[in-house]
Amino acid sequence: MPFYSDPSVKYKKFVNPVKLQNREWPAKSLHKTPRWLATDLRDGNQALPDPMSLEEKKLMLGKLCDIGFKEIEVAFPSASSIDFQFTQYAAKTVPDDVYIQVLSPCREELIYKTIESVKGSKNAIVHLYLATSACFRRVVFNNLSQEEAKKKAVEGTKLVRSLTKDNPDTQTTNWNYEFSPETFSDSDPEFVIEICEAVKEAWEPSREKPIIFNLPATVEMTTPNVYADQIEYFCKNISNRETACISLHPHNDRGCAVAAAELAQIAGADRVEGCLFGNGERTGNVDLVTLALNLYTQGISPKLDFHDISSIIDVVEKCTKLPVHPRAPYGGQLVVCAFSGSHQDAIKKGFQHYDSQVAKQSEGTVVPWHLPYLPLDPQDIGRTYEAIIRVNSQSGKGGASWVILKNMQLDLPRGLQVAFSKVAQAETELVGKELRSSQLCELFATTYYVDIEGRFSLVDYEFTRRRGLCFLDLFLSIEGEPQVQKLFGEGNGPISCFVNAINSTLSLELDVQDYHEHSLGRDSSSKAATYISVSTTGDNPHVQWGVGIHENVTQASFLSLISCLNSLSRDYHI
Ligand SMILES: CC(=O)SCCNC(=O)CCNC(=O)[C@H](O)C(C)(C)COP(=O)(O)OP(=O)(O)OC[C@H]1O[C@@H](n2cnc3c(N)ncnc32)[C@H](O)[C@@H]1OP(=O)(O)O
Ligand SMILES: CC(C)C(=O)C(=O)O
Ligand SMILES: [Mg+2]
Repeated sequence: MPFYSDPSVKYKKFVNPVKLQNREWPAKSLHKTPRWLATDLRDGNQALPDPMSLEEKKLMLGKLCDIGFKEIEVAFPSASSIDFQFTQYAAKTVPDDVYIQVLSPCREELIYKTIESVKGSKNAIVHLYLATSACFRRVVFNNLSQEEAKKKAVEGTKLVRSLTKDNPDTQTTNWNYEFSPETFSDSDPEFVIEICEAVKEAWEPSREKPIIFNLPATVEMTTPNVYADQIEYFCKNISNRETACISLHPHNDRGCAVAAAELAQIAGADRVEGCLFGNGERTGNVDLVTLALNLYTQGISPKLDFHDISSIIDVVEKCTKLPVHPRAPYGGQLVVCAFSGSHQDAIKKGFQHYDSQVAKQSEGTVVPWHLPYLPLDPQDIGRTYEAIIRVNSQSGKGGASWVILKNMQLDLPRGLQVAFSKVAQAETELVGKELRSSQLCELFATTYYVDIEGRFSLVDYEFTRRRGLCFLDLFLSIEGEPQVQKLFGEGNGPISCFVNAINSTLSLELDVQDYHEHSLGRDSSSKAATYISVSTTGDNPHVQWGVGIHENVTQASFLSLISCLNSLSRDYHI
């Protein structure tokens, strides 16, 4: 079968069925938290190759309650004995403020079974669906007319009513009702209003207990603006709007479910049905994690708790047996990781800037978050800063030095950052993959630390200062020499004494290029970290950095210089 050069022969453009006068939604924005319904245990579950076991369903239900969902579609009770049993379990165990929702087609025997399963619950929502689109009525229901569809929906609703809110034997349950004109997004908008009016009349909702009209994009047909139009049209044309809760149920066939849900809320919807991380039929239901955290990052509380997103991912992956994509918005393992140099540089500077702003504020004041490349503070969802920056062949100096800072508390001077990034680059190219933090730290230590094996090691020293001049007796163990060598140097400070001692004894011409130090802690017993670069002279001078750490800053400097000597000896045979 060819991939058509002219697809218009096979695929017809979806024409917006709504003629909306004075369209209002484009001028509005999202400003409130919707009612959420999690359908992981129904729509999500029915789309899995291996539906959840009873134990998995229990685990998922517990997690959904912990997150804070107050409406949870727990099953399609007439589908299987697991669904039926689980609904009975959920009916008895969910917290008092949680509504459990159950789905049934408009088929009498299945409605009986569905309502049977939910008996004894404190709050229940019985949910019936019937497809309204011309395509489904023609193809699936064998030319079911609009009138016949309406009759079916009304009969189903009346049956639910008689078994629930009108049934004197079941009054311990707070009964609610939801009707979904399935395939809403592909349906004639006038007919949807007509069938919903008939269902509403049959149910007789009140302002206090509205009926839920769930308007699904069962299949996402076109761009999200059209769904928003369809929702605005419905909201404006359904009678007694205050007695109806308008619910969305977007699927993600075109990859726009989140956008569709957001625009449709702006267009007037009150409630959203979806699944964690977008599980669900085909490309999935709308992803509730993304919707909720999109609100959160606009400063609106989603009233759902994602502070420990990893534990949520664990449960989702265990129950669905599907991995959460590493690039899933917010939750994916890689979404708070930067590998590329420019991103790392910007993130590192972003944190430095943010920390300096925080330091200026009085305690308890929150500094607004606006960091390059990070729309959300990873800590808000339980991610650590340490893992944000990872180093591979695409990385730059900022990335490698961030890892060293976060893992070794060493704040490398710029020159050493540049030098180390070349070392890291060579290593990542050699191994052909990312360097883990521990590997990078080891690479840093073996390249710049004194406590690696080398030709020189510091045995002792005596440093004195007399009348503005400094003198150093330096005791080194030098590979190949039978005993400890005593060197002597003069200078205007310990470092120059050391270098002069080395230069005169070994006939070298080393120059100190750069020196930095900082303490590695806040108290007086903290260690000092020193960073020194020395250069060789001659036609092909080479600059070598060394790092030393010691309680005594002079000794830390000497250790840095020993490290430089060992590296130069190893690489340049000085
Ligand atoms: C968009 C959605 O997600 S809808 C929810 C879908 N979820 C599920 O289907 C999961 C659970 N389903 C099941 O376990 C089974 O399909 C059952 C138990 C509901 C029904 O099983 P069966 O009786 O074997 O019916 P089957 O699944 O083959 O076919 C569907 C039948 O229901 C009819 N039907 C489909 N939707 C509806 C509806 N909303 N209301 C009334 N009848 C419907 C079809 O027209 C078809 O009838 P037909 O056999 O006369 O042509
Ligand atoms: C049952 C309905 C609401 C559904 O899942 C859909 O249309 O996608
Ligand atoms: Mg669905």
